[in-house]
Amino acid sequence: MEKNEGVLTEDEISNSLSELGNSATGLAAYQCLSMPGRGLKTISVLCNYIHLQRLELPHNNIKDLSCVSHMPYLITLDASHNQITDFFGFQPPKNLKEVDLSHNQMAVMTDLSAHYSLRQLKLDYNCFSEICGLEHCASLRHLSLAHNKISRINGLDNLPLKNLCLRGNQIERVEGVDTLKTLRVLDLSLNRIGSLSGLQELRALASINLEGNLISEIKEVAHIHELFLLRDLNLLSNPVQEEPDYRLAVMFLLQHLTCLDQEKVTAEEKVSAVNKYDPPLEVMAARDHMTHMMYQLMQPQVIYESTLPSLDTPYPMLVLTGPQACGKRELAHKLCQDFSDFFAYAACHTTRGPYFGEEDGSDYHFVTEEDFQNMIHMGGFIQTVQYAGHWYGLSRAAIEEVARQGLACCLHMELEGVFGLKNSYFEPRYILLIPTDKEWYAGRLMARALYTHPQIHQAVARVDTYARIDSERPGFFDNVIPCDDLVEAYGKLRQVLTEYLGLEELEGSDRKTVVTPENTSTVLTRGSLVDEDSQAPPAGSETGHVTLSDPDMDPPDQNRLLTQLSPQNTSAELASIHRRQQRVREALAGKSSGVYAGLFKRSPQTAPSTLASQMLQDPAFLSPMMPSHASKHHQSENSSSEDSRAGSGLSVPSSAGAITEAAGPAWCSDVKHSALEENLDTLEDAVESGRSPISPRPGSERLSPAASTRPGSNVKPVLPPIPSGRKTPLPWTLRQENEE
Ligand SMILES: Nc1ncnc2c1ncn2[C@@H]1O[C@H](COP(=O)(O)OP(=O)(O)OP(=O)(O)O)[C@@H](O)[C@H]1O
Repeated sequence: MEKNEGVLTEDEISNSLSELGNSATGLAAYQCLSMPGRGLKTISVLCNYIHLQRLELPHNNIKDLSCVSHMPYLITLDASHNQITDFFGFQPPKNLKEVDLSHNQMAVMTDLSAHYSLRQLKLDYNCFSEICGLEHCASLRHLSLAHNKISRINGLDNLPLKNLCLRGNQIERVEGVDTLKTLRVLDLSLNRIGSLSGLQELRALASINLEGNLISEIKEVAHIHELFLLRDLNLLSNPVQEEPDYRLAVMFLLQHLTCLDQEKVTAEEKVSAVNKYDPPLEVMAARDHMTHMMYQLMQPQVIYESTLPSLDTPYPMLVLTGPQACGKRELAHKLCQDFSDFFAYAACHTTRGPYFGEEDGSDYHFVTEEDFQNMIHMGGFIQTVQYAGHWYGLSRAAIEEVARQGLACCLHMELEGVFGLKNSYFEPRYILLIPTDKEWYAGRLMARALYTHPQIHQAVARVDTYARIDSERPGFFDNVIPCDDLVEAYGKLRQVLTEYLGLEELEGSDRKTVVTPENTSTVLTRGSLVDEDSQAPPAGSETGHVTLSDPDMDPPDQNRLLTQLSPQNTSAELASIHRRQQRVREALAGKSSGVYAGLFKRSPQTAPSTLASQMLQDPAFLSPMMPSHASKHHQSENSSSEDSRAGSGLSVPSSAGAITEAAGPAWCSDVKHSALEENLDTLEDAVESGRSPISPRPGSERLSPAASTRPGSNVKPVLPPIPSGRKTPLPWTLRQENEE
């Protein structure tokens, strides 16, 4: 019969009841009625079913829900997919917790303050244009108003919501949500939102869906940067997806994300993001290193003075590091002046212009940006950094220039440079000069009148970075010296250097000495170094006196040393040696361009080690080297390593440092006659046959790296004494020889 169509009957109900149990009144009763998709229109018969706790009537044609007023124990109501127009058209069951009225035809929300138990409310696919009436729903946790006509978010203040869905509305701005302190999941997808501003206060948010909005700039993500609990973000179908490196950029800004745009964030992606946008110093240095290695490899290969392979004695370098303007440059210059027999200053290249008083080639090589880039492409740099908007770089040429003089490099650089050098084949000593008094340091920077306030602020902040690296990585710096007082700092520096060079043992020796620092003494004032000849040596520097042997050494002393160091040769051998030494000196003095000159301008075919060994036999050359004979380090070496040096060091390709090792004190004192002879033969053969004297002899062995490690370290070789044979004897010895 047509008149009953869509009218719910008791028979139908009895077939659909379930969950028999005790009702609130103590009677046994069915608690659940589920009748989805039955074409129901009229359900007034349900007024008699007062014990129902769950009523499910989705996908019907119901317009009137007033029967619910008779169900005081109702907890869950599902009347979705019906034709309801009246919003909550029933008296509130006091325990009603979950209501689904999605897919109906309601347009206006009314006051729900009587529904204080309501926890979950689904009102999707209706016609609401405004959110209201929820102010007193103090239990509401889940609210869904997807696919309505809402254009503004309001009426939600202070609700204890955990989950809010406003998908598919017409919302243009995120607003009215800042009081939702407990909100964990927010769905604002398919709206017209162009900015994430307004979300920054939602600290409990774990998931945000903004798919299909109008967010176009990555910087918008910064608004949610501090939502530390955020794990899931969906920005699919937003214009921002077109931004280059969008995904990495978002991951970098939101490092706690585990899911972006419905895709899991991998650990590799996170690392790439950090490496791209805030690379750690190691990563920057590694990239820099790779660049320079690549460009260097593209150039014709050259064997460098400083880099000839030697496992045990890398080319000696001293790096003073520390924050900008902490005094390291002045100290480096001063050191090179006072230890001029050992060190020379290696000037880096920079694209910044010279400050007043700075000279090209002395403090820096000042070059244009274009020249600097060209040098990079020509493989000219060991490392480069950008600092304060300018490029700085240590060139191979700068090191080579010093190495050719037979000296060690002394240079200064920022932390980034240290990381860079640590990737290279050099193994410098790193001395950190660190201001401990930040106020003084800031004052020093200000006094220079060269830096802006932000630059000063940055430089002062870097003091902490240096301190952190030092504490986090023991051994990263070989020494740390406070530099608030440059006088004291220099004293300590000298002391350290003296120890490195093994010079301290000559203190108090009976040998006549020249104490270089006194002769070129400098008065150091806090913050500056001022040359003042004939002044007393700097305070605190007493222990650091450099004791060099005197070219005017008494003949008996010289004879004693000669006897100690020279094998007993026949008169013919001595004459031959003498002739060759003479030719070496002439080459050194630029008087002849014979084969020896070629040796000094080391070509890939030649090595100075053999030559240096020859010169060892000449007292004139030996004299300036004598201080290093007292090297503590060498004395502590065991005899087997010394033997191995004598037997092999001279014929193995070696760096300038290796020459020094060969010429070093332990070697000198214990050297075997045969080793020297063999070495001389090597040179002679090479000269006569045109064969390279660096070709290893059969059976020769490389030195064990362990042989030259310093006490307390089994990784880094001692800063080798610097070969003085090729530099210092010239003025005195050559003059004397020539006069003869
Ligand atoms: N090749 C390099 N690698 C890394 N850092 C470098 C390099 N060359 C120079 N630096 C450092 O760059 C910083 C800026 O140098 P700059 O000379 O412009 O400033 P400054 O105020 O004169 O500093 P300082 O007195 O310490 O040299 C300094 O700390 C300097 O040591």
